[in-house]
Amino acid sequence: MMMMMGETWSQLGSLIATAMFLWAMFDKYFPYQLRGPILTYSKKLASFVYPYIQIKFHEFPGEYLKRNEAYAAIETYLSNKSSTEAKSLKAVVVRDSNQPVQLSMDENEEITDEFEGIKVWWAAKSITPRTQSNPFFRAETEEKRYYKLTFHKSHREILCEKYINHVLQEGKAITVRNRQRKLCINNPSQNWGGYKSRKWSHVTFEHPASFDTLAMESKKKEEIINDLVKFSQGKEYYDKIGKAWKRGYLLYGPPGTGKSSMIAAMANFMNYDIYDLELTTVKDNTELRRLLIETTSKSFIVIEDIDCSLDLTGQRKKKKEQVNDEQKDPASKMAKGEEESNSKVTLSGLLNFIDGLWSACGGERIIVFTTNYVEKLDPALIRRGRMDKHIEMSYCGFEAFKVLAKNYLNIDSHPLFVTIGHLLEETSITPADVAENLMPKSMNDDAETCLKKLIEAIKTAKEEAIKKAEEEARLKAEKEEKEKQETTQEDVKVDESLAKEVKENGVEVVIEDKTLAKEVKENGVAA
Ligand SMILES: Nc1ncnc2c1ncn2[C@@H]1O[C@H](COP(=O)(O)OP(=O)(O)OP(=O)(O)O)[C@@H](O)[C@H]1O
Ligand SMILES: [Mg+2]
Repeated sequence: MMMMMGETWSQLGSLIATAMFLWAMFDKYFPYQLRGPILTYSKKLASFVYPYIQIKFHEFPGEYLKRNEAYAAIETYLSNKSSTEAKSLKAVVVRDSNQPVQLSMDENEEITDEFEGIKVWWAAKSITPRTQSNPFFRAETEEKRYYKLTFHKSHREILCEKYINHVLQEGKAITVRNRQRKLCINNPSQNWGGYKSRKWSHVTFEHPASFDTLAMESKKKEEIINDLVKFSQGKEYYDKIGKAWKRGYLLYGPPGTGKSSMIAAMANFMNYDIYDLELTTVKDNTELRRLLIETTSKSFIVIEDIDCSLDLTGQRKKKKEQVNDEQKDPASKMAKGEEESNSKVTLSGLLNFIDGLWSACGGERIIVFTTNYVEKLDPALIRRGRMDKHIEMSYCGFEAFKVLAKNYLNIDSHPLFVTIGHLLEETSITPADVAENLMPKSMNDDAETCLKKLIEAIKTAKEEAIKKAEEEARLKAEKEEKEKQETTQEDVKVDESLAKEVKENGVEVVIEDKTLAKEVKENGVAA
């Protein structure tokens, strides 16, 4: 028995040795020109006995230096199946992804997939580099990897038409879902020139805001969500009407009403990147154009406090001159104001960007302007078509308060809600202030303590508002009184000079109309 086995092994060994010898001879001496026809005929012969079709997707097809997008999409698509089916896996590091590594099947592993009830096979393959120099072969120095898809020839049509497309789209969608989003900030142009310099620097965007955590009336929220969804699905519609796939939002309202939080919530909802454009560091319209041309699709381009960054006459203004210092952080605003004086970005430059260049540089971009003073903006800047949607972020109402109570205290109702509801109707307090008061300050602070604290804060805000209104009324009255006194003093002066004139000329004219008297005094006669 042992002898027989030994014999079989030795026969097998010599068979393999012979095959290897023949292959080596073929590889070395068989003319390169004759190989093509021989391979073609042998393939035809094989297809009679082997009814399967194979498609290869190379990582670097032909002479391309760029990685094949299809290969990358297939790798991502197969990643889930690979991690459950394949025995030998490799970890691939993916840039800008939520997943630190992506698992994919190792070379010569095979996994199955199913599409509309049809079974297909995927295999990971590679061509190892040829080290020996041979005049019949092209020199290949690097390993060439590819995926091989195999299926029965009877399903050729459906798989070629639908399945491959499905794999590529799904692979790309997974990449988008897993990708880390970016918050990009523009670099000053003096840093653009050097090696590897970039116009934008980015960090991973990880803001936790969402529409669930945003304190706002639910109807308004729903309207914005619907608008965003409609926009994201609107490629065909925008193509049809001949408009660039873009949308403009204007967010306005007092400080602390959630404008920046809204942008973060929208970006999270849409899975878009954010380009936070700081206009104060942009020297002129040319620089603005160059920056915007580098933004990518699926992104928000945000210009905060647009009224302060851009003077509507075309000159830049300093923020410190514009805003009420009580409401703003003076230090940061001052710093901004100083930088602004060098910039020559104009309103028309910005409008050109919105209407022309931006439209031309591809789709799926949303531009957002924010301002605390909507009334200061030039109508040209915010007209429909440029800023398609105007969203007012207002003081905290009862509905918005309930969202904050749920977020911060995890409660849906409480007996104190009634008092808070009444107080909020009478007082203007920002969601930021409400949120600040709802946040427990120590371990012992329960929901009731926080709600009581909030009630006190609203009452204080109410008293302050009354005091402020009284103070304003007092100042107004004082101003009016002062103006009145000034007019009376002027009248007295007119009367005195008139009396002098009468005395000198001996004519007495009584002019009761003060304006007329003044005119007589100035011109000698009334017109
Ligand atoms: N509508 C809101 N919903 C939830 N949280 C809010 C809301 N408004 C404000 N906040 C809270 O207040 C903080 C400040 O809000 P945010 O920065 O969004 O206000 P803003 O309107 O952008 O203010 P500014 O005009 O000063 O830039 C946020 O971090 C958030 O915690
Ligand atoms: Mg803000």
